[in-house]
Amino acid sequence: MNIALIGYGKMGQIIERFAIERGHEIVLKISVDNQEDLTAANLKKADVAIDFSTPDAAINNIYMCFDANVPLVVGTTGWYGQLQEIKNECLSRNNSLLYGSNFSIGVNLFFHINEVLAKVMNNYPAYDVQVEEIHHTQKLDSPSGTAMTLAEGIIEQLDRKNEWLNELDGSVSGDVLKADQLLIASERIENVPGTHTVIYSSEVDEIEIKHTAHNRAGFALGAVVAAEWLQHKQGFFNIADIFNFK
Ligand SMILES: NC(=O)C1=CN([C@@H]2O[C@H](COP(=O)(O)OP(=O)(O)OC[C@H]3O[C@@H](n4cnc5c(N)ncnc54)[C@H](OP(=O)(O)O)[C@@H]3O)[C@@H](O)[C@H]2O)C=CC1
Ligand SMILES: O=C(O)C1=N[C@H](C(=O)O)C[C@H](O)C1
Repeated sequence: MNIALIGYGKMGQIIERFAIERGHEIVLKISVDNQEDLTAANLKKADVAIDFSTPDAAINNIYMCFDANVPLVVGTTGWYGQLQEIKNECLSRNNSLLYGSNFSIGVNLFFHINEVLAKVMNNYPAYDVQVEEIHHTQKLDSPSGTAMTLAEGIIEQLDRKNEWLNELDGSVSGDVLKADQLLIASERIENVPGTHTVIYSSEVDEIEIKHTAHNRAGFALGAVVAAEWLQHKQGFFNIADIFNFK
């Protein structure tokens, strides 16, 4: 399979390694320096494109791939405010896109466990819940996409929470939070690849589930597997469509 890598930073470079190990060829690599090479003609050399760029760049990159009619895997986070628009465009133009806030198997298992736990906790109103995420200091978006997916899973399953609110490095005081709001507390610490915790806390005890990424390999391998899965499909997909934990 010929792959175009849009974004050749921390993730793009590890994805290249896994792609080559799995017998694929990288035919295009785009970063800030050579953005002008992101053309329909160059994209058409690829069977699939993989975008791990920046929140600001993602939407334009998606439209470039739609115009070139190249299936696209989007790992970039921080653009989900435009998710519905992109979904509509993808489906009306008969393009292919798969996105995911986190491509690692471990986190996708964690997403499933989180939803099961939230459903159970409907019967235990003494517990309040919050999500915590820690990432490296270069991260541009907050909260992390993974934390948003966890929060949305809780809101979907737990009747007493209706929306999430984010605080970065302790910016929201506890008094501001309404009972039906779910706090996502974000922290930025040098060199942390990604740690997510869901905490249910009562006056007498606490239940925690936690995922710690030791490195970025799980995300990168998952992105290559997603690209292999998407290559001959048409439609709008999420990484959850690949895994079947239900
Ligand atoms: N879904 C998942 O599993 C995961 C998602 N992510 C997400 O992936 C994204 C990238 O993460 P990471 O690799 O750590 O970030 P980096 O900052 O290391 O890399 C980003 C890359 O994007 C490039 N870039 C910037 N602007 C553009 C543009 N307009 N067009 C094309 N490329 C551009 C940068 O170029 P230059 O080097 O020249 O600055 C850089 O190569 C983030 O949104 C992050 O949250 C990260 C890990 C896992
Ligand atoms: O920016 C990162 O590094 C990561 N971003 C993703 C996110 O926003 O959830 C996934 C992973 O946690 C690493």
